[in-house]
Order: sequence, then structure tokens, then C-alpha cells
Amino acid sequence: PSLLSSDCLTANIVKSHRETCQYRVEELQALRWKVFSREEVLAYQSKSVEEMWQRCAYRLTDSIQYVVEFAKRIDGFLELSQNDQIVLLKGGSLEVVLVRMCRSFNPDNGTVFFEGKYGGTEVFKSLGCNDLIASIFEFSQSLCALHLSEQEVALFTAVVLLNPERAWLQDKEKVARLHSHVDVAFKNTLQRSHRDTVLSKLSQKTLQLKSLCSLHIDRLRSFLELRPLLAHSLFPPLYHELFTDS
Ligand SMILES: CCS(=O)(=O)c1ccc(CC(=O)Nc2ccc(-c3ccc(CC(C)C)c(C#N)c3)c(C(F)(F)F)c2)cc1
Repeated sequence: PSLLSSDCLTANIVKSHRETCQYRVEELQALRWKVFSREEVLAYQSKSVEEMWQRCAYRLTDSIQYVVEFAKRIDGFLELSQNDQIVLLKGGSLEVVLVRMCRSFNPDNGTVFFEGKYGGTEVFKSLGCNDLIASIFEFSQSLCALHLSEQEVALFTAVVLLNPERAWLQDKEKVARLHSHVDVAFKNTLQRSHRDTVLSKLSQKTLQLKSLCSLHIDRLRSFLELRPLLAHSLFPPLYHELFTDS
């Protein structure tokens, strides 16, 4: 596309990101001093596995709904078939949330914003998914090290979302065209700010995202295998729809 249309797409994606991010980076950074006390951490650790899963699933579903709104505001997304819009969101919404989450991660003390305060991995101990939690924190830590600007987070999450390799896409070529427009816009933006080196590091991040999300599905499946009936009552319908083979 011409530079003009590429710049228009960049502006549209950055605007969509700003409008659909729940918290601004400034707000999240201003809250870094609010860290869970020893007692609050112990309270989380004495919660049941079910309750902790439910709280995390609700928080994630909340963030995912903002990602759905982000997608709908990206020029071209609503021109895709309903089927393909759902395939892209089913495959990419958690990936986008996990990238966005790095904005709420404090690399100085390894804490993340959760339910109003910052806490370390120990907050999530009762989940019984220490490997997944540890990987999420490592991912956030490594993404923070890239010092992505909001513009870069916006464009990177749009590239992650519009992945033409998602299984079950009907019009793969149409998604591939939209993906390449966003990719060109992202590359132009990075080149202009002499940030080309970030591109190669981000491609590794997409591989880590893929394994994080399949680990999430694995842990969810084994959690539900032990409590087959619980899923419908425990989790928000959208979470159930996105992450189980319901
Ligand atoms: C994302 C937009 S934002 O405005 O930056 C924003 C907007 C809101 C928040 C607060 C927030 O919801 N933090 C939170 C929520 C859930 C989780 C979490 C917990 C456990 C799991 C594994 C479990 C399902 C087995 C997963 C996964 N997968 C994710 C986390 C964190 F990943 F850190 F543990 C943090 C933080 C920033």
C-alpha cells in the first residue's frame, strides 16, 4: 500500500488500541507502589483452586472483551466474514491480552497488576499452575526489556491478531492481505524510529505466545477433567466458548 494508506492504518490501530486498553500505562505505573501485603498474599494462597481459577478466568475474560472491541475498530476486520472474525479472536485474543499485560508488569520487582494491586507469582500459588504462571511472568519480563512504546504495542498486537495461519480460516488470502498491510505499517513505523532491531526479537515472542496459550489450554483441560460439571457454572460463557471444545 502507499505510505499514506500505511500511515492511515497505523493511526487507526494506535487510536483503536488507546480506546480499548482498560488502563493507560501512566495509570498502571502510578499504581506500582500498591503491592499486596504478606497477609493479602497468604489470603490468596489459602483460596481454593476453584476460586482462584474463577477469579483469573473472570479477569482474563474482562480483558478479552476489550480485545474484541480493539479488533472491531481495526480497518478491515469487520469486512472479514463472521466465521473468520471469530477464528482470529478465538486464536489470538489471549495472545493479545498477554502482550498487553506487559504494560502492567513491574520488571523492578517482578510483580503484575491483579485485582487492584501488584503481586508476584506467589499470589497465584493456589492455582496449581506454577509453570504457566512462571512462564507468563518470564514472558512479561522479556517483553518489558524491549521497552515497547504504546504505538509499538498497538501495531504488534494487531499483527498478532490478524494471523492468516490460524486453522479453519475460510478466506485465508483476505486475512493475509490485511495482515501484510498491518505488517508493512509496523515495519515503516519501526524503521522511522530506528527500531528495526525490535522486529527480530518480536518474532521470537510470537513463538513464546503460542506455547503460553497452548499451556493455558492444557492446564484448563486437566483442571476441568477433574470437575466436568463445574466449568459451566464456574467460568464466564465467553471464556468457556474460547478455551474449551464446548
Ligand atoms: C490487559 C490490558 S491492561 O489495561 O494492561 C490490564 C488490565 C487489567 C489488569 C489486571 C488483570 O486482569 N491482571 C491479571 C489477570 C489475570 C492474570 C492471569 C492469571 C492466571 C493465569 C493462568 C490461569 C488462567 C490458569 C493467566 C493466564 N493465562 C493470567 C494475570 C497474570 F497473567 F499476570 F497472572 C494478571 C492488568 C492489565
